[in-house]
Amino acid sequence: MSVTFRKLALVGIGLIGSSIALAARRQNLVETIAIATRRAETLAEARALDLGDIYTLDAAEAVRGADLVILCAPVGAYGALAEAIGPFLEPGAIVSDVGSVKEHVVKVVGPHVPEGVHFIPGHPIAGTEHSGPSAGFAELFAGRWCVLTPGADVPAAATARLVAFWQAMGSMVECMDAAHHDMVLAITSHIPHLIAYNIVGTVADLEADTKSEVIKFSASGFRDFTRIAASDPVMWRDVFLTNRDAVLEMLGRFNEDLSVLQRAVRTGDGPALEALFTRTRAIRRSIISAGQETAAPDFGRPHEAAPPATPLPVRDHGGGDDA
Ligand SMILES: NC(=O)C1=CN([C@@H]2O[C@H](COP(=O)(O)OP(=O)(O)OC[C@H]3O[C@@H](n4cnc5c(N)ncnc54)[C@H](O)[C@@H]3O)[C@@H](O)[C@H]2O)C=CC1
Ligand SMILES: O=C(O)C(=O)Cc1ccc(O)cc1
Repeated sequence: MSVTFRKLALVGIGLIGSSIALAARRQNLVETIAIATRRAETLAEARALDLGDIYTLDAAEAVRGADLVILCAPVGAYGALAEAIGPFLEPGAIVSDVGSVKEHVVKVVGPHVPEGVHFIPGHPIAGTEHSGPSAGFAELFAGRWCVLTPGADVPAAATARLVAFWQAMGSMVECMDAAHHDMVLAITSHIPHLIAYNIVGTVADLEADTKSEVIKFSASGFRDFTRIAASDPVMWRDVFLTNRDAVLEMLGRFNEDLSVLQRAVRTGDGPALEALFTRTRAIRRSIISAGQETAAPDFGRPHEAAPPATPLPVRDHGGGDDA
């Protein structure tokens, strides 16, 4: 099936929006790309990066005549954006998004999507801790999952068209129910970010001399948390404000398990600790075999050249007859 769209409108052009623009252009999936942002500075940055063909501060103008519209802003902005673009959506167009939560998106965007426009929420499970238009790259979605949550009323042909679009950008696509998505992502993405923000926050609150020691001697465990905790504050604020129930449900389980672990440490229960650490190792191995992580040690951190080897002392063998 052809996956060419006449006009793609990207509303919001940060890490994800710019990566879609670059990937869609590279794979020749769209004729025209229209970009709308809220701030003139971001629009100027997108223009300087040559990410699209039409640049505007008016989301309604960007979506006029578009057959594919993708909201790429923080989810807290979606309700107002949907209200602004709703009356200007073309009959037959597909409206999608990339937000990290899905039930909230269905609730705040759905009512503004007119009859005859196909609303298919989406979420590429791919990203980095960087944000803004210059953070994007065309390979971001390669080998990564993209979840779509089409409602029952969406024609299969429209969903198939959007599936093909994501596949052409390198993604593997799975359709599921929005509530299920939110529960799964709460534990695989949202709680890990909350834990990272918390542990790095604990360090940030330490007295100055202890803090500088932590930074100086930061082992890979803490370092990995700081990468996640450097993610965009507004985007993550919105995730926790809009996926509250699923996050609280998973946080409850997490706290129960943490109490069990705390007890094992307090009572010196070695077998319990070892049993858990053995089970968790197996989970990491299965993520590596699923192609979602590399087994390379210290992933993402190039090793500096090792210092030159110390020459061995020259030994006198005495004879010299082995030349
Ligand atoms: N960062 C990540 O790793 C991932 C993010 N997502 C989702 O993608 C969406 C965008 O995230 P990023 O591209 O990372 O964010 P970003 O911070 O890089 O870019 C967001 C862009 O949205 C626009 N924007 C911000 N506030 C706006 C408003 N009130 N009205 C209109 N436009 C506004 C701006 O153009 C801004 O550049 C979010 O909903 C996030 O949940 C999904 C997968 C991964
Ligand atoms: O950079 C990381 O570790 C991520 O977890 C990227 C990410 C962030 C948010 C999403 O909704 C999906 C993927």
